[in-house]
Amino acid sequence: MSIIKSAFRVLRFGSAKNQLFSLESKTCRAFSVCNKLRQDASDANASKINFYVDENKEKGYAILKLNKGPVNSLNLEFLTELNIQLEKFEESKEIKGVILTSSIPNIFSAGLDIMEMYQIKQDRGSQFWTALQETWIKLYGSNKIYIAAINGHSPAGGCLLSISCDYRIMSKGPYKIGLNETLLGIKAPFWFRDTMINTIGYRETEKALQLGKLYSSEEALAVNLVDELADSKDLITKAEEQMSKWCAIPTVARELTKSSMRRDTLSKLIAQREADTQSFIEFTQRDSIQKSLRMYLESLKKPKKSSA
Ligand SMILES: CCCCC/C=C/C(=O)SCCNC(=O)CCNC(=O)[C@H](O)C(C)(C)COP(=O)(O)OP(=O)(O)OC[C@H]1O[C@@H](n2cnc3c(N)ncnc32)[C@H](O)[C@@H]1OP(=O)(O)O
Repeated sequence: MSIIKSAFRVLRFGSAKNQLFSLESKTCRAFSVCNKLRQDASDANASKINFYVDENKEKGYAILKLNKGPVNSLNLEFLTELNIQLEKFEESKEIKGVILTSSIPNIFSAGLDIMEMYQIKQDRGSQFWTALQETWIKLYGSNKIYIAAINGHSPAGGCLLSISCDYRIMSKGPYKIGLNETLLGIKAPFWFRDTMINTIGYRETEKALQLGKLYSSEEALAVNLVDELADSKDLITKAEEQMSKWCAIPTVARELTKSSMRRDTLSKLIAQREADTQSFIEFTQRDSIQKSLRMYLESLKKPKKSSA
């Protein structure tokens, strides 16, 4: 129990630290025409800066930088804020595409916040899972062009965000990406699996999911989990180059093609969202799953080996 309390404390402290980091880094950004949009002040969490949006209406795309320290873990509040922003993009007439990245060095996203699954309660768990489904439906089902600029580690839910985009560029470096759920003692949901199959194929997914494989950036490129590698300093430039190429394609034809490719996968979840939520709650409430999550949390908090 004390581990959990201290995790909450550290996560809160991490957010504050990261907020400072973001305020500093804001001045360094070279994006020429940009509007900084903050989330609605009505939300209790709105005072935290959990992501930034740089919009370049002239060029027709935005850069969304995840900024929830320490590791961009996805909890209910963060997902809710993201969903509001994704909806804004979807409704925008000026924005054709979005580059999804992170302002936290070496971390794209650590995936779902494990604290949302540990000692899970029915109400919060349902809201959390519904918000996650919504994020995936909005991202994977978007008419807009999404390019993931993966600047660091991207396990599990972080990988899901990446593979829900249309194109992925990953920083060269000692970073890992993949659906590693089995290593936490849990099974990747069918829609995580299907998105992975659509990206890297059935056989590679079958191996990767059973093994909980976390790919290095080079391995990820070799199996098409990412489309391109870039030096960290060039990551956003490369993503912008790619975005310009995608933006030049006739919009309606591209949108229709995208939706025809993704419709069946999306429909499977949309047809059974409530059942999927209930199954998530029942599964995570099992004693064996709670035990696995506790052990995984403890392993995360062990002193890190220098070679890890
Ligand atoms: C039916 C159910 C299906 C559910 C599907 C599940 C999907 C998921 O996404 S589950 C989450 C899977 N995520 C992971 O396995 C990643 C775990 N994290 C890491 O491997 C590392 O943290 C890292 C590589 C992402 C970053 O490493 P590093 O820079 O060394 O940072 P730390 O490990 O020291 O982490 C800092 C701090 O953050 C805590 N933390 C890390 N990940 C999570 C997380 N996903 N949720 C909650 N908290 C997380 C970590 O414990 C550290 O806390 P303190 O030790 O208290 O500082």
